[in-house]
Amino acid sequence: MKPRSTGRNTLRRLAVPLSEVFKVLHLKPSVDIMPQVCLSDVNPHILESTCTELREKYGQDKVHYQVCDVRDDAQVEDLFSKAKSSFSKLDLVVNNAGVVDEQDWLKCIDINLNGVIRGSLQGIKHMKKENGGSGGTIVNVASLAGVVPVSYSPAYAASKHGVVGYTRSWAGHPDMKTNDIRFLCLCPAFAKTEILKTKEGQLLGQKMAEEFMKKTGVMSVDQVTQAFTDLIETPDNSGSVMSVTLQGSKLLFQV
Ligand SMILES: NC(=O)C1=CN([C@@H]2O[C@H](COP(=O)(O)OP(=O)(O)OC[C@H]3O[C@@H](n4cnc5c(N)ncnc54)[C@H](O)[C@@H]3O)[C@@H](O)[C@H]2O)C=CC1
Ligand SMILES: CC/C=C\C[C@H](O)/C=C/C=C\C=C\C=C\C(=O)[C@@H](O)C/C=C\CCC(=O)O
Repeated sequence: MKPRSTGRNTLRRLAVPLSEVFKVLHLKPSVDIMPQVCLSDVNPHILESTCTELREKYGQDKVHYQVCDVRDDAQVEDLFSKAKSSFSKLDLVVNNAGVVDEQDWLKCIDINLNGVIRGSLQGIKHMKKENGGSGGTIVNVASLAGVVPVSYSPAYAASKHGVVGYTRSWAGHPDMKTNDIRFLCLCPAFAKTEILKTKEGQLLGQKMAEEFMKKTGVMSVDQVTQAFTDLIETPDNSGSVMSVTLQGSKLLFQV
């Protein structure tokens, strides 16, 4: 069953290159029928500890994991084909990996934008009816930096603007409608995670960032995962781009 057509309690299997978004699985009574998930991250320690925690809670068989660097085509392909063969179909893909790095801006673009493109193309391939899929949902995690300028982090902002444009563009493609593939995009403001602990050189002005953050405030991860859940549980919303700030969530675009 696809989340789109049936609303609540419909998550069954996920293929997720992500870190914090796994918390959505704890979040809502409406997803308390635990889907089978495949978690992925380039960092094996983060991945293993997350999976151990989830396996203890939900059962060994529910949680798969595989280390994957989203910069590497072959690793991303392998991740998706293993997930597809373990689960027989994919219902939801979340492209969530991201870094801030103005010094190594090529890396920043390769992870944040190209990584999302690699994951989206694999998602489309495995969800397409002609390949034995039956549609599904692809959520790309951008940032508010994908819709507003960020002077202390231009490469990061460019990568996230790219994610917003990429997601909206696929959402309007007729093949996605025919194949029941839904594209969504989440644009959170600052949330309390590791990405905020930047080192020298990662930003073009640590002070500027800190002052800005003081003004906007920093959200809890739970607020973001709540918005994520609302986004995927809204039916027929392909092309939706949702912002999440301390003031609440807002639909910025609908295709
Ligand atoms: N925390 C925040 O303030 C905001 C975060 N975001 C976005 O949310 C997403 C998740 O980030 P957070 O959980 O906040 O930060 P995080 O730093 O905790 O998580 C990012 C994860 O991406 C993984 N990663 C890095 N390079 C990778 C690669 N090459 N291949 C696979 N995985 C890789 C890291 O190991 C890490 O676990 C990112 O795309 C970020 O840009 C968006 C808006 C605000
Ligand atoms: C060092 C941090 C790196 C990455 C974290 C994150 O991805 C970067 C965010 C960059 C900009 C955040 C801007 C936040 C702005 C606000 O919270 C408010 O000024 C709201 C502004 C517009 C909201 C649009 C809306 O929802 O109405």
